[in-house]
Parts: sequence; C-alpha cells; structure tokens
Amino acid sequence: MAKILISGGVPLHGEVGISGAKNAVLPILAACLLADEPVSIGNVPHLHDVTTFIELLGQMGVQLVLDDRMKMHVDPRTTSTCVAPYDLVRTMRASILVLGPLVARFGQAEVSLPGGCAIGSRPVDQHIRGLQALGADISVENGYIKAKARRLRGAHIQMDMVTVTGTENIMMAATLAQGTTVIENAAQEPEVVDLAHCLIAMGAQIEGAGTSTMIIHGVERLHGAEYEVLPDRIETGTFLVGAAMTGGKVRARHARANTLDAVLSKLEEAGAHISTGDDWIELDMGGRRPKAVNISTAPYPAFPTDMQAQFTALNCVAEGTGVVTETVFENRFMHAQELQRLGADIRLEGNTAVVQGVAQMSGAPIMATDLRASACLVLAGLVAKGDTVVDRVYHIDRGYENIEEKLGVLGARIRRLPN
Ligand SMILES: CC(=O)N[C@H]1[C@@H](OP(=O)(O)OP(=O)(O)OC[C@H]2O[C@@H](n3ccc(=O)[nH]c3=O)[C@H](O)[C@@H]2O)O[C@H](CO)[C@@H](O)[C@@H]1O
Ligand SMILES: C=C(OP(=O)(O)O)C(=O)O
Repeated sequence: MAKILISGGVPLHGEVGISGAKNAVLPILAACLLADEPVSIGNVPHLHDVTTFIELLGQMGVQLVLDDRMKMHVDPRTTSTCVAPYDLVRTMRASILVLGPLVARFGQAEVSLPGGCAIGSRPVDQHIRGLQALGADISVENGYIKAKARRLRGAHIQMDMVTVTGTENIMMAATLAQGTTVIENAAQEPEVVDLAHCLIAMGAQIEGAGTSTMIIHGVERLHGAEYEVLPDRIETGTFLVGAAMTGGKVRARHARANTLDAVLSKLEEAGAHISTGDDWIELDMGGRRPKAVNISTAPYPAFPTDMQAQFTALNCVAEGTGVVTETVFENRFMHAQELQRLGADIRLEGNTAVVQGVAQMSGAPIMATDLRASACLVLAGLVAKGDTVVDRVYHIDRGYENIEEKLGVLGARIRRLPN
C-alpha cells in the first residue's frame, strides 16, 4: 500500500490551484443519467472517487470520454442496465446517487446498500422515504435497494434531518416527476446548489437551491448541457489550514471564498490574516503560531464536518486549548489516536475532543483511516519534527488531486513512497 513521507518544519509559501469539488462532480455525473442527450462537464478533478463513478456509469452502458482539456463528455443514451453492484458501491458511498436518477428516468433501479463506513453508520432511510413519497415502489432484498416506478409524482417531503446526498437524490428524481415537489429541511451545501444549477442548465425547473425549502416543478425531459464544476471548498480549506499551522502564506487560486465563511472566520480567530478576491483566497500567518479555536460541526452554512479533522490537527500545535465537537457523524475522531502518536495532547469525551496545543509534535509512522483523517495526518506531518510516514493514503486519493505535488510546490518536503 502506498505511503506518504513528510519531513516536517517548512512553512508553506506560494500559490496552489484548487480542483473541482468531489462532492459536486459526483452528483453531477449521476444527474447525466436523467438527460436524453450528451452532457459535457468541465473542471472534473482527477480523483479516485471520480474514476470509480466513471466505472460505475460505464458498467451501466453510459459512454464517458475525457478530452485533453479535462472536459468529461457523458452520453447516457446507451444506458443498458440500472444496477449499481456491491463491489463498486462499497468502495464509494456516493454511488447511492444513481438511485434517484435511474428510477426517475428508466423506472427501475437496483443499488447495493452502501452500509456503514469508518466515520459512522450513515443510513439511507431518508433517500428511500423521499423516493417512496414520489411514488417509487421500493424494497430492500439481498443487500440491494430495488426501486420501481411508472412515472414519479411530485410530493411534499419533510426531511427528518439535513442530508446532502439525500436531498440530491430526491431533487434529481423530482426533476422528471409529474407535478411539483417541495423538499423541506433541504441541505443548503454549495454542492447541492451546484447540482441544482447543472440540472437547471439541462432544463430542470428548480427554485430555492441554497435555502432549506426547495421547489422542483417536474418537466417531461432533460436535455444536454455544458457545465463547469464548482471549486472544492474542502480542498481549499485544507491548504489554508496547512498554511496556518506552518506559519506560512498561501494563495489558493480558483477558490470561492463565499463557500467558506465559517472556515475563514475560524482561521481569522486562529490569528490568520485573510484576503479574498473573486476567485482566490490568501492566508498569511506571518510566521506566528496559531491560537486554538473551538469548533462545532453542523450542516451548511455552519462549520463543515469535512474540515473537522484538519482543525483538530491545527489545535494540536496551537497556543491554548481548543474544543472540537462533531455533531454530524458519530465516529469521526479516528485521527485523534494517530495524532497522539505524534505527541498531540487530545482527550476524547463522547462527541468532543479537547485539544491542548503542544509546542512541538514529533514525526512517527501513522495510519490514515478515512479521507479527511488522512488529510489531517499529512498536515500534522508538515509541522512535526522529523519524518512522518502516513500509511493507507489510498483514502486521500479519493478526494485530493495530487496532494503531494501541490504541497511540494508550496515548499513542503513530501513524497509518495511506492508500494
Ligand atoms: C458525496 C458527498 O456529498 N459526501 C458528503 C455528504 O455525505 P452524505 O450525504 O452521505 O451525508 P449526509 O448529509 O447524508 O449525513 C448527515 C447525517 O444524516 C444521517 N443520515 C443521512 C441520510 C439518511 O438517510 N439517514 C441518516 O440518518 C447521516 O448518518 C449523518 O449523521 O455530506 C456529508 C455531511 O456534510 C459530508 O461529510 C460528505 O462529504
Ligand atoms: C465523507 C466524505 O466523503 P463521502 O461522503 O464520499 O464518504 C468526505 O468527502 O469527507
């Protein structure tokens, strides 16, 4: 298994280009199933999850071609099967996103239950309940969600909790339903809005994206479109935290500050000077040690759970004590134990980590357990004295494009060790 070796102690300096958002491109690829013409998607990040999604759609008969400008041309007209098999779904939960489009467009779907994962149990009851409200006949048999419908009908759906992919699945299905669907307690994440904008470009009628009430007027068909994926706010935040932890100065290009309000205000509280433009964000730490910050994760626009691990790492080397509360997933502190191996002072109390900053961590072999945990361990390696080797970095390749190259350009001493 590939590992990443980091020799800590160099402040990050320079410019880094931000890739397209993983959590936007995956639902957008799923949405292509709804169209009866080819869709072209720009700013597609080169990520393992994207490769898996391409493989999944390819198995269904969809034709996908990536051109030399990293534009993905998706032709759904050749779709021949509506099955998402276990061997692909288990490696990437986002595969559940094909459920709504398949049942809406083809009247049937068989999607493996994604099951739990390292960060929590992550049930999909809200997806199923929402699609049932739209008239789909759904059963769970032999580990598969089997859905059937003639034509879906609009419905008033009150979500029990805010769910990102749940909102996306129901929104996509509702675009081709007969009549109007209202989703209450909808997720407001920028990636949900990006998906809505892509669907609108394909001819969907959607109001209220980015608010907690979405209204979708069903249409007869969705057509082809060209769409550019939103920059990744979590990748952006990860590089900015790296600059803050190392006392450096980094400008993230192709980044959207307006998707990162909660994160940027916490970085300012940690002592960073932040400036922003239309498509860039610059963080200057001026060689200072960060101050510890308290954070509590919650759905957008509050502080994102996908940045929790990175801020836990920041608190490990900050001045003072930071209290980190995770309210979205029940098991998202597996990085704590690995950070302790680097000398971090972390006390876990239920869904809270009390982090007392230490003046210096020291390098050690550590193990990544999930995507953002692996990013946080790499960040910790940037400030730990000596060498840190992060094992199981396949997790990081799910969601970060060339992370070691991008950090290398910023001055980090980092390299991938072969298997
Ligand atoms: C591909 C993608 O976009 N992934 C993101 C998405 O995951 P994902 O969409 O899977 O996360 P959700 O927003 O659905 O999960 C939020 C909470 O709701 C619970 N829940 C969800 C659905 C359901 O039917 N029943 C239920 O109980 C989950 O277990 C969790 O506790 O949003 C998460 C929360 O911002 C992010 O961490 C993930 O990066
Ligand atoms: C949890 C994440 O992704 P996924 O929902 O794809 O597991 C993430 O991006 O941090």
